[in-house]
Amino acid sequence: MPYVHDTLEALRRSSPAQTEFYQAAEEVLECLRPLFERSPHYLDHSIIERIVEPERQIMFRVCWMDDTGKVQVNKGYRVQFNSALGPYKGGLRFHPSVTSGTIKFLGFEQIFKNALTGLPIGGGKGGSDFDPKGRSEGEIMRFCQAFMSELHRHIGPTTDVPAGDIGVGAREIGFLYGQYKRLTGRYEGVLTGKSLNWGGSIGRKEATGYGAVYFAENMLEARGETLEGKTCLVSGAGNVAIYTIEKLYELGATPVTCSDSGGTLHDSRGIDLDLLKELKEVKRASLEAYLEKHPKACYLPASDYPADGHAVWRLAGDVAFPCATQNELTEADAEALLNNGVTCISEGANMPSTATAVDRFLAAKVAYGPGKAANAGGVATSQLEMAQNSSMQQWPLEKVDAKLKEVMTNIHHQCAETAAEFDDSTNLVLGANIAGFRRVADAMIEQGVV
Ligand SMILES: NC(=O)C1=CN([C@@H]2O[C@H](COP(=O)(O)OP(=O)(O)OC[C@H]3O[C@@H](n4cnc5c(N)ncnc54)[C@H](O)[C@@H]3O)[C@@H](O)[C@H]2O)C=CC1
Ligand SMILES: O=C(O)CCC(=O)C(=O)O
Repeated sequence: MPYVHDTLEALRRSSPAQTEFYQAAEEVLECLRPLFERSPHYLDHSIIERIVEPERQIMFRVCWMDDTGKVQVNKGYRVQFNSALGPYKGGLRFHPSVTSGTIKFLGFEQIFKNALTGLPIGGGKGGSDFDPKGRSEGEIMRFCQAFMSELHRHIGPTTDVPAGDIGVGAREIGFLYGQYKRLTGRYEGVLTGKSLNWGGSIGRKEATGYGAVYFAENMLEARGETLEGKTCLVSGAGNVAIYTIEKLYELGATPVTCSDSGGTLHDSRGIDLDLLKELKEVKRASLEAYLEKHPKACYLPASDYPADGHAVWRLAGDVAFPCATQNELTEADAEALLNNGVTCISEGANMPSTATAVDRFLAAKVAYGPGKAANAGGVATSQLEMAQNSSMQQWPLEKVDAKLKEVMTNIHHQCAETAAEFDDSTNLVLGANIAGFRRVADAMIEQGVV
């Protein structure tokens, strides 16, 4: 089928240098080949050409003053990718590596992820190349206010509802919300991931990590196994990694690693979760400080990582949870994981495995849960936050957690069923992409050419 090649070529011409976006698009388009053979009407409606093109992309200048009185300038982005299923929904990332291509790949993944949740949310993403590292609280607040000064005119509780991602947690959501309220005079559910005492949902902070663990549980259960007693490798030390680790302990597993941009920590007795939370959620310190309390743990600085990958994936374990960032797990890492006995990988991060690493996992037929399925618990719980905001309610933890579990089980079920329907029953990448695409594409056809 020439359309995959042609579409990717057209993307490369029209959107130069967006390599992460091409990677995400290629994976989806390749997976859709068998669907189009059975259901060519999707091609007749030009769904492919339409779905790879964002409905709207907003790029703006963000000027703010640092603590020395110097004016700083950053780039701001919001990609409103697809609204066939509901208002645009997706996080904001503040990290110096952010480009328009990064936001586009994240927004594209978000379309299919949000569709898999079964909830009424479209796909979007935003962010900035602002680097929060080393910035004072006042600088972070002024940056957030400047960012929202432009963004506020493009978002709203029934149009586009941003949330957090890398570098954007409850503190930043608070500053962004305050500025939105000041500019619009409205107190409404325009952001999710808010603090619990002014509109946030209980369980949202934990949801992405917990969801990735529930997804692993589902994959293991399908193979007659559980997480109990398993040694787990986790990367990252932020929101997703911390609550992955918390849920692993609750289910009787032992998470022995975590990592940040400075290096990898390995504690064979199990990561001290209270200390990790204190270091990362309170002090915002480097992981290296963990050694002050646990001198027997090992810390490997990033400068000593293998040239072809990441130290965290070279350790022995049973289950792996990449929870840091895109392309953090290479083909050589995948090979090392498989050689070291890992039989299950559940992605808390977005697109953490390179395309060739994914090929390795699929060829080995291990339980592999791609990010757009395994980390959908965060956005699903954001939608629960929207539902609570619009009905002026706050649900108890039991209700939110039960719904999160149900969503994750349904996503696993859809991915596995769709993979089996297309005669590749262990391939949850195929299942996730086809199941997510079908829901969006059917809605687009029903809504006409818009
Ligand atoms: N926060 C959420 O609800 C959701 C997050 N995700 C994804 O999970 C991943 C982690 O996000 P959060 O935990 O929210 O962010 P965070 O900002 O709380 O933590 C990110 C972690 O990854 C590390 N990291 C980031 N960039 C890195 C790099 N270039 N090299 C090495 N380490 C790096 C940071 O040091 C930090 O430990 C991202 O891929 C994000 O898109 C996916 C779904 C929802
Ligand atoms: O909670 C949300 O709206 C978005 C979460 C997110 O950015 C993601 O799923 O990657």
